[in-house]
Amino acid sequence: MNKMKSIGGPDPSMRRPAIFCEHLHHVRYFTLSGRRRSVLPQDMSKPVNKRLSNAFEDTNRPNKQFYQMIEEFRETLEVLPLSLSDTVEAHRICVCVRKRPLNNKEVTKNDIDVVSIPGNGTLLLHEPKQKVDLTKYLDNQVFHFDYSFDESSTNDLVYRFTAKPLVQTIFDGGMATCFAYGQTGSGKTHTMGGDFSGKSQNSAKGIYAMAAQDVFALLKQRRYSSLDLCPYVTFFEIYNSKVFDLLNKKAKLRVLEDEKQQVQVVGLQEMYVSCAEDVIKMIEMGSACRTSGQTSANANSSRSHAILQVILRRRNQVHGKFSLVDLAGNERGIDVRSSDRQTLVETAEINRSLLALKECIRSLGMDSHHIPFRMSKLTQVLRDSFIGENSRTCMIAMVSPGMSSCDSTVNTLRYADRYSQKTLDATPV
Ligand SMILES: Nc1ncnc2c1ncn2[C@@H]1O[C@H](COP(=O)(O)OP(=O)(O)OP(=O)(O)O)[C@@H](O)[C@H]1O
Repeated sequence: MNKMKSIGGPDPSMRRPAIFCEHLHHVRYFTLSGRRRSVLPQDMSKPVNKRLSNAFEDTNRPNKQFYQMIEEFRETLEVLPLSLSDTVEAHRICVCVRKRPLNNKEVTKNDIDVVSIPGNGTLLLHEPKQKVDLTKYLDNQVFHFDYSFDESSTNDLVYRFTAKPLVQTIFDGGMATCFAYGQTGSGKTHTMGGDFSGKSQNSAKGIYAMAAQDVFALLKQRRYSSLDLCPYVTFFEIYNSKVFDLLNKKAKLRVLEDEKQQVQVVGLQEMYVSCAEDVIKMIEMGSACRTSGQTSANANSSRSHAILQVILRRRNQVHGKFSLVDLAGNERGIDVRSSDRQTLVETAEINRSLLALKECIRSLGMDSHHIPFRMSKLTQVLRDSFIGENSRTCMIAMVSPGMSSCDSTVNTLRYADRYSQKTLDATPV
């Protein structure tokens, strides 16, 4: 975890975390916006303190200079991590980022951590670069989101600021959608479906299960018990534009649009659930069915979008619907170059649906009358999520911290950045 250090600044009321950048002969103070370049000070070939000295005992460590520059940069950061007691703000479209810890494979390969989360929704990417004269430097890029979760954040913390506020929406008769987006192996399934111990997943510790628990807690409240709401669950996946029912032996389903433009997934099993444990059993059953393939990044890569829906019905009509979506990995062509044709086709299809998703959420954010939901099967089945004044969406962008994932991380951050309200506000209609 980042070393915490408070350095204060000239304006204590400033909301953005501050970077205090100390070079050899000058001291500069600036707020986190845009990008900054770091170069290795001349005396940095010598260890700057005991902690760094220990880390550099192995003189053959790859990217040692970059590691030093990043650590030096972190020493100057004011870190304000999110905590469970912080206030949750209401957003119609909430965009967050979560960084996972370096995994064993990355540690073994001496990969270095190039992502810093100072807090307050900020993420810093220290992108290692080299000039033509071979001087190494960092391109420090700053991204702002509604919330940023560092590698020590638990699923409970992430849930509290992302999906939890959306549970109320479905009781108020609205549509709520929470997406987990990111490179393969970045932590989407860990976040949505629950953390792993070896090959088995602890489904009770994922956002799916936590949302289900809150739905049942609210159903018991007197103000809702009189509404006679009945909870149902569906769980399906979209793989290569085809829809499969994860609660019915992966039966292949057809998606049709009726004359009122209502999208129907024909034959999808909608299971009545009487408690959160029922939902957890269904999550376990459905997760075991998911289509997995193999890419160089993750041996058990999910190549499908998985959608768990908690539906509240009142007198058989849909009252509210919460869609929780574990998106397929957003790897680029280059990440799958060693794989076969099927993987390349899958990748193209995944990217097409992610582009469609981006367009639909942007339209929602701009209150546009035209929602291009027919662009992909994913957006077609989620059509309800993009219409109506009472639709709320949360996107959790997952990033892997390693230098080896830097290009994919930039890709993910730029994708998520396009959703942020600031970006939407700045986009001409
Ligand atoms: N925040 C985290 N803390 C600890 N371990 C994590 C975290 N996020 C992910 N991991 C671990 O990283 C590995 C990959 O995570 P996961 O399977 O969730 O990735 P993914 O994004 O769903 O990948 P794919 O798209 O290929 O399914 C798993 O072993 C998981 O336990």
